[in-house]
Amino acid sequence: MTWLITGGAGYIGAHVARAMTDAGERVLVLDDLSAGVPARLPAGVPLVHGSSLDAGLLKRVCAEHGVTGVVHLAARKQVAESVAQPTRYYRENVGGLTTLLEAVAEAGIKRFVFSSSAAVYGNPDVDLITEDTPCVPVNPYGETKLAGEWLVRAAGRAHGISTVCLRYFNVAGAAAPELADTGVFNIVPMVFDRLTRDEAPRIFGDDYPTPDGTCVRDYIHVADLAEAHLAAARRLTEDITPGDLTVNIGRGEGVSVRELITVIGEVSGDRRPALVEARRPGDAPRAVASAARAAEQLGWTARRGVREMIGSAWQGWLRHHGG
Ligand SMILES: O=c1ccn([C@@H]2O[C@H](COP(=O)(O)OP(=O)(O)O[C@H]3O[C@H](CO)[C@@H](O)[C@H](O)[C@H]3O)[C@@H](O)[C@H]2O)c(=O)[nH]1
Repeated sequence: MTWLITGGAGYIGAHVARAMTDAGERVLVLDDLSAGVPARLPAGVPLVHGSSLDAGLLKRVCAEHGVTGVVHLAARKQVAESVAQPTRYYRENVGGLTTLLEAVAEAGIKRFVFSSSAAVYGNPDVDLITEDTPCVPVNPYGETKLAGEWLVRAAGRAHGISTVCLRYFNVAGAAAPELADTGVFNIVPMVFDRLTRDEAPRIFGDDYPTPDGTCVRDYIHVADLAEAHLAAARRLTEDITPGDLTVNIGRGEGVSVRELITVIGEVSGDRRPALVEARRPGDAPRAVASAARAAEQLGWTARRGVREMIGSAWQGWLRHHGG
């Protein structure tokens, strides 16, 4: 097998590239470097600088490198930006996937892993979200991920491609400091950023119907998430029967904003009390995965806990932002 990882120089993609390389898989990376960093790639992994919207490039890459499977992560991923720029999100996320699937079908590639998101579910009022929980995305980002899943399954059926869609919950942590997330768009780096500026962490609402009133999420270590991609790739390699599989990638354990901020205080040594602010529009009170299907179908279960996530993320933060 030769696996093409699109978006493989990004935060999650580079972890996937490392996990697959460490496991002995042959990989190459396509990345437009809009957010990716070449230095994140393991030694010896070829990097093609380009976009999944470039049909000619995709065709050449698949042929020249003898690609036999694709792990597609390249996408835009910021919810607020998707609300402000919906056409860009549809063009890049759905358009890029369309172009890529056409190249995959033309090259006769039979294995495809798609990076989806818990954002496809919207705000369901359930204790544990299973893969059968209705998908009602509440922003254009989530819509493009749901439309992407439909497209992946339909193209799989039409062209005999075996597909896996991985619905990531809240990703955090780093396998090594140099692989850490450098963006400040999610709670962990947002709280680190506040502490670095000598400001108190902020809690967006403590009047939710949850045990401590703050929102509950399912945080997953990026190294565990990377191993889930490897498990998906291995399953597709072993089972050549065309079919589709959609799985949640989470720990199945809820952690509240307040609990998370407490762990950040312990890890960083900065335990100043958080400020409670107004709710952030669009936030669901609770989003926790049922992790059962991933265990059954991929033989994969997360191994790393919240403390390890926060500890590794903090080491990465100090490396990139000083401290
Ligand atoms: O300074 C902060 C930052 C965040 N929050 C809260 O922390 C929780 C988590 O927020 P965030 O890290 O922004 O993640 P989500 O809003 O849950 O969304 C993430 O997780 C989704 C999947 O579950 C993905 O679709 C999104 O792309 C990804 O940003 C939310 O309740 C926020 O209100 C705070 O209270 N204070």
